[in-house]
Order: sequence, then structure tokens, then C-alpha cells
Amino acid sequence: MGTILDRILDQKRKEVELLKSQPVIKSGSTKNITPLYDTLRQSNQLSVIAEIKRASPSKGDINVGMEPPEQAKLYEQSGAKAISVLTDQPFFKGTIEDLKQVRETVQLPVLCKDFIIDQVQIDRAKQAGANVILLIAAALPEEQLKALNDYAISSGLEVLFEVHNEVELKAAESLGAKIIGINNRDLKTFKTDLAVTERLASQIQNPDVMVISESGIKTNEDAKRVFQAGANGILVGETLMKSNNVPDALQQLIV
Ligand SMILES: O=P(O)(O)OC[C@@H](O)[C@@H](O)c1c[nH]c2ccccc12
Repeated sequence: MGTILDRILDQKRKEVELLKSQPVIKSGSTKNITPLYDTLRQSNQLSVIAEIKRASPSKGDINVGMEPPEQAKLYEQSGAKAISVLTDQPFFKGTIEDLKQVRETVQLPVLCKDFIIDQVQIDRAKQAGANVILLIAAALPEEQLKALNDYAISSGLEVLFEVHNEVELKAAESLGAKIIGINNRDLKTFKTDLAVTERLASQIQNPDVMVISESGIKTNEDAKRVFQAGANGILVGETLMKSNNVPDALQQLIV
């Protein structure tokens, strides 16, 4: 059987084979975008990375009716500092086309949110206009993570390196991750607990590392809690996708 993460990664291996059979033109966005790292570093408030998320394996359909560019514009106008776009199709109902459309619509950094296991996905993300890619520590052995991290950086992309426990945090630190995402959700069990941010953020000593608390953040109290734990930013999907008052919901999270 295996966990949901195992199933997603099996699917990704097939997707990668397909991508490799199609040529990816190595170009990217020509827009001049302020790096996410700089934005995080310069702000003394919690920076919100707002996510375009139609559906997820844990929640099913979240909001399948929205148009990604419109939603992204609303996020930008409401004070988000970056936009995350889920591009996985089988499990999250996203597409790389969503990312392209979002890139054309906003001036903010755009994060390609996918399960990256191969360089070809990084080329594709860049070509679609992504500024940041996600690397998930739980998905791959350390050497492969390091190779993909180095490849992304040398391609001019930023990396959000996602961890969920102490071992993964050590891996992030030893490969020199500058932006570490602490996922409050366990990708193997879906259990979400903000205490994960409290526990791991307190172990990050390097002041140059920017910390993003990811998943399960819904209220002003949640935002305050992870900010106090040391997060510089938060990654929020479901709450914003379900809100019928995005500006208000987003303002509640900027603490
Ligand atoms: O919808 P939420 O609970 O606000 O979570 C957003 C984001 O953290 C979540 O989508 C996420 C974090 N890491 C991931 C890795 C893969 C897919 C999805 C994710």
C-alpha cells in the first residue's frame, strides 16, 4: 500500500518520464521580481505566501471554481508577499498552466508547489515563470536533495526547503538552505499540528535562515502563535481558498 506521499511520488516518476520525452526550452520570466528571501528578511511582520489550491488528497475539493489569475490578483491586492501555485494535477487538480497565468498577472514572487524529484521539473517550473521551487525533504535521499537544490540555485531560482522533523531540519541546514519551510502537516498521515513549528523553529540558530510555517494556519491566533515561535512567513492555502472575504482573511494573518 504505502503512504499517500509514496503514491504521489510513484505518479511523479511517470510524469518525469513524460516530461523528459518532451523538450523543455530553457528560458524563464523576464520580469524583475524582488527575491522572496529579501522580502522576508526586510519585513518585521509575518509575510503571507498565499496559495492557489483547488483540491488536496486530505481535503478533497477545496475550491474548483476559482480562476487562478483572479485569485492571485486578489491575494496581491490584499497584501500577500508571494503566491504559491500547486501544479500537481493528479492529487491537487493544479496545472503548470495555472502558474504561467499567475506569473503574467502579478508582480510577486511565484512558488512552484509540486513534488520535485528531477531536474526536468525545475526546468519546466523556470520556463513557466516560477521564481521559487519547493523541495520536500521527506521525498528524497539527502544527496538527491542537494543536487536538486544546487541545480535550482544555479538556474537562478530560490528554494523553499520543506522539513517536518529534526532529521530533515539537519539536512536542510547542512545543504545551506536559506528559506526553510516547516510543514505542520505530516505528509504521511495528514496530521496537522502547529506545535511542529514551535518545536523546530526553536532549533534554528542561524539568523540568516528565513523560516516559513506551512499548513493548518487559519486564524489570527494561529498566525500570532507561529510568529512568536520564530516564523518570518506563513504558507496558507485552504483558509484563503475557502474564504468569501479574502482581503479580510488575509489581513487577519498579517501580524
Ligand atoms: O491548505 P493549508 O493547510 O493552508 O496548507 C498550505 C500548504 O502548506 C500545503 O498546501 C502544503 C505544504 N507543503 C506541501 C507539499 C505538497 C503539497 C502541499 C503542501
